Amino acid sequence: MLFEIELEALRDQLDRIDEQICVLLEQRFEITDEVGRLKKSYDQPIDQLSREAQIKQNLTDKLEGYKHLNEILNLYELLFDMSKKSQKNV
Ligand SMILES: O=C(O)C(=O)C[C@]1(C(=O)O)C=C[C@@H](O)C=C1
Repeated sequence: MLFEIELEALRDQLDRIDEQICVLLEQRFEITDEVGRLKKSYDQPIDQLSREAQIKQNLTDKLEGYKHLNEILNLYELLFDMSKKSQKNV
């Protein structure tokens, strides 16, 4: 019983965090789509690998000491892939 109570409390925390993550992710995709429209109108390539490397370096600097930095960086790889896929459809 204690297990169920503790599990539910932790899952409630996760649900609240997920809501915030989703709001921010939606905002990020809105902006990357906007970047995609800008690139399209100026006939510029979607892929900007130097910018991706810069974002990851910024994160590595800012999140120094984070236990899950590698997981966060891996998530960013996925985000870049997703935002580039979405930019192809703007
Ligand atoms: O900064 C850009 O040029 C973007 O299109 C945004 C973004 C990103 O998701 O942050 C996406 C694709 C690029 O390769 C680099 C970065």
